[in-house]
Amino acid sequence: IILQNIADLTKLKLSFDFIIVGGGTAGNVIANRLSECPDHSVLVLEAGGSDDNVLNIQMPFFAPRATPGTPQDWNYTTTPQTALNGRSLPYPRGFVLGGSSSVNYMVYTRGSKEDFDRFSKVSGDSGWSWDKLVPYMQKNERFVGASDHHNINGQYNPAVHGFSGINSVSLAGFPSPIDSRVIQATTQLKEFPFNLDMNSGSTLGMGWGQSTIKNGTRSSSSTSYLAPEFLSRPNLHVLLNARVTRILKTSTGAFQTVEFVQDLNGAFHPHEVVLSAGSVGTPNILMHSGIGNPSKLTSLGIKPLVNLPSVGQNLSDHTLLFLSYFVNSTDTWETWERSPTLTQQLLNQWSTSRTGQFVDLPLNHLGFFRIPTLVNQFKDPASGPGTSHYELIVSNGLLGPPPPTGNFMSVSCAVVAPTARGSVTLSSSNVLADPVINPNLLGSPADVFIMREAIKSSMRFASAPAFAGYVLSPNGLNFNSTDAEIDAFVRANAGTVFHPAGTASMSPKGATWGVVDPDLRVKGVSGLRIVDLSVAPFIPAAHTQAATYIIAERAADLIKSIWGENDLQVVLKTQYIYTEVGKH
Ligand SMILES: Cc1cc2nc3c(=O)[nH]c(=O)nc-3n(C[C@H](O)[C@H](O)[C@H](O)COP(=O)(O)OP(=O)(O)OC[C@H]3O[C@@H](n4cnc5c(N)ncnc54)[C@H](O)[C@@H]3O)c2cc1C
Repeated sequence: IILQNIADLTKLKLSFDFIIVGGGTAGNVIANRLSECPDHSVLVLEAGGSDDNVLNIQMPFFAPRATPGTPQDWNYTTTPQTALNGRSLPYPRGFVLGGSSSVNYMVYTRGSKEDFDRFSKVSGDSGWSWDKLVPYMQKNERFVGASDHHNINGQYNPAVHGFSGINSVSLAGFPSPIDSRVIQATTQLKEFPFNLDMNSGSTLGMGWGQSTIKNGTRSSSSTSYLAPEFLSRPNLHVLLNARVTRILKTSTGAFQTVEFVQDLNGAFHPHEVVLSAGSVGTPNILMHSGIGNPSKLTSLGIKPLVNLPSVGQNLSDHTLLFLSYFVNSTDTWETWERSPTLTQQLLNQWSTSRTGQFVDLPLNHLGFFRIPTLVNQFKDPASGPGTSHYELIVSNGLLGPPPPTGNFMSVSCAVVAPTARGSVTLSSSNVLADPVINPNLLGSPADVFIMREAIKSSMRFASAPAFAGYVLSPNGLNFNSTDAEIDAFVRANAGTVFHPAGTASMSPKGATWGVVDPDLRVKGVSGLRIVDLSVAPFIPAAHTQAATYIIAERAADLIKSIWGENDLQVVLKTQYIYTEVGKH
């Protein structure tokens, strides 16, 4: 049941066992799974509004228009990035039901087996290993056919997928004119082997992209985990436009009171609060609640209540560089992007039949690769020898607004094994002020090295015989650019893939670092758990939504194992307290 206003909720006179802060990627998984048990009453407080009828959210090809600077974006900006000529970058996060899963680019890559095995090793909990998580991957995933119903044999490995999960995943549903060249290139250059399915745990190689799309429409945590059949549960309520400001300590010492602002201020007291506000929102709420580095909190006038200096630290993100090539063809996106008539035709086609270019995100292939020489200079930052340092993303056009002339292919580059760490901190005690976000992109020599080598690799890929006569020259660089020229180009043009992780990292029970125990309870605190990508101790070498869903699916089971049906029957349900303290 979705409610827009606190007044609608108070009328219902309900009490809640669980309050989930943030109806985003992870939060909606928890909401769905906990409300499977009719005895668990669940409330989701989401700061943003509804995702209904937002074209740029629903239609895959326009995903890059869903943010930044839209009503569905938190509209954050980073601090000036030292390694990027001091540029501050937009730092989109979904401000809408579904969170970032409603505004992301839908690429669905789980990460490598080694990525999750590293979670397990670092946290001391084998439950976070790949093998133990496979059932949760399958609970998340409902692999469906491509929207154009083409034969997908040879484009993925059915053995590694889930077909009865909740969140739809598919292969591209519109053929790109460069598809065959890309696949041919994987047979021509040993450096870029074909990978049948990078969701198998072995990510290395180039292959067909998989994305959270069904019938040419986005599948988000909102459209899937909060689909009508789940939202109709009488024990599941979602309050939109409810921005949580702090988690307050109750008289028992537990952090179980959720303070939020809407039109009015209010507070709830459930059995357990689950913070799922994401890698920016979660540390922000924790610090305002007095949980963090005591001296830093004191200096801002916030009373420190729990000493956890790791809150907001360890921010990891993937740096991205759009790298395009002029091509000898007019069959690229630029042709219709420059023509309002053609764009409208494609839009109509999508609206009426869910076919055509707009059923897909702007890429059909991607690949993950290692730099063999990296270990001569740096400690290997990857989670293991089978895990990548960088990613190449192939698109039939230039990503971003097209220049007045030229047609393009992109082989963009991302550093997926970053060593630099940034932070999310506070600028003031004002609970509504934006936090200070410093992803520290390319903030280490190893990361700069990886990006430089990724660019050279992109150029080698674009020089495969399969592209002879098609690819003309790089846009902004040339095939013989020096290292210094490449580095300067990166500093001037690189950005992020929008994958912040790790700001409330899990660590072994009893560790002096980290923010949550392996069961995701906040250290030294009762009543409060964190379930979102902020708990990842290392960022996976992959796009991060799949890892978020996987973490959340396991977390739901961890919570259920504590609050089983019988437990709740003996625990007296607390009433939520709603205090009218005046207009906000
Ligand atoms: C533009 C963009 C493109 C991306 N592309 C991809 C991609 O192609 N593939 C991929 O795998 N990943 C992609 N990602 C990353 C991926 O979407 C995220 O890693 C993942 O969704 C994070 O999930 P989460 O649950 O941690 O946070 P979120 O999904 O962001 O959820 C947090 C939720 O909490 C809410 N919230 C925050 N603060 C409060 C508060 N104070 N009170 C109440 N609610 C609050 C937010 O509004 C939001 O709904 C992209 C992200 C962005 C922004």
